[in-house]
Amino acid sequence: MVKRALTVAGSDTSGGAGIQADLKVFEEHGIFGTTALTSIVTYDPANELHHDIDFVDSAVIEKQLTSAFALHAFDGVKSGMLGSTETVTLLAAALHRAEGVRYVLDPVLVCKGQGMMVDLKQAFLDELLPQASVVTPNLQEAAALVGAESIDTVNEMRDVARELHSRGAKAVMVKGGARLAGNQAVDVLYDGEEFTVFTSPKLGDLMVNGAGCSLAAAITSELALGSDVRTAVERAKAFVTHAIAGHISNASSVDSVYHAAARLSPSEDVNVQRQ
Ligand SMILES: Nc1ncnc2c1ncn2[C@@H]1O[C@H](COP(=O)(O)OP(=O)(O)O)[C@@H](O)[C@H]1O
Ligand SMILES: Cc1ncc(COP(=O)(O)O)c(C=O)c1O
Repeated sequence: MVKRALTVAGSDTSGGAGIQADLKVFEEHGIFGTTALTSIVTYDPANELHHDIDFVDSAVIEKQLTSAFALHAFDGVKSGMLGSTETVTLLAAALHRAEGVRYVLDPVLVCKGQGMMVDLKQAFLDELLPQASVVTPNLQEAAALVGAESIDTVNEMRDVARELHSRGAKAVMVKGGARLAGNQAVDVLYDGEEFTVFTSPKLGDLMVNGAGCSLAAAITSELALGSDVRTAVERAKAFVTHAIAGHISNASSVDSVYHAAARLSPSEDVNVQRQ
């Protein structure tokens, strides 16, 4: 039977991140995807292509969530850019009603090439973390969530993973990515019992738009297909590393991941190891 997933996220008009990324990744995994749109990100040519974010009215977000859950029994739900505490509360309520659904929380607080966005960290901690099968903060988001100045080492990634697990997430994946120093892209997974460290050779220090969204969408897809969390994360990391290797340029300073790369142009440099 075809598996179904919902993404609750923003539109990234550049096509690399956001709801565009999520739907493409679902499709690559054979998942039937649907959406609840929270915001629209555009790029202003009069201002060096900086992001501009327009938020969808919360009554319209509520209607989309009601529709989506009335139409489908989801095998996975993913959230990305939520934009307001009202939206967090609406999603939390919908997840409560869909009791037990696998839910991947990408706690989007930063966009590459852009600073910190609306501060949703308390709402994430209080309302969404306790419902998450997996939460996937990058280093900046992890630091913001626990009130740390910065996270710079794998040991600090372990500590923050443990702390976020104690706040209610069933599993925590802290992404070192291009931000962690060194020649490896290191991610730490903690499921409350075991730490697993995933590494793969870093593909340059360049940050690529859509890496985090695509990773979380790939984890959601793998969970929907029945993988356990560790396998889901390992496969998703390999999938997104191919997508980073196949990155495409645009007129902004940040390239986009290419979501079909694992299938159409896999890279020989992708070698995900787990310890
Ligand atoms: N330059 C890179 N080379 C290889 N893997 C990377 C690179 N940048 C990010 N990754 C990986 O991509 C995934 C998403 O990470 P990241 O880009 O840090 O997320 P976000 O988009 O939330 O900031 C992680 O598995 C990370 O390790
Ligand atoms: C709508 C939307 N969601 C999420 C993100 C975060 O993207 P990334 O996967 O690069 O962290 C962005 C960044 O451009 C975005 O525009």
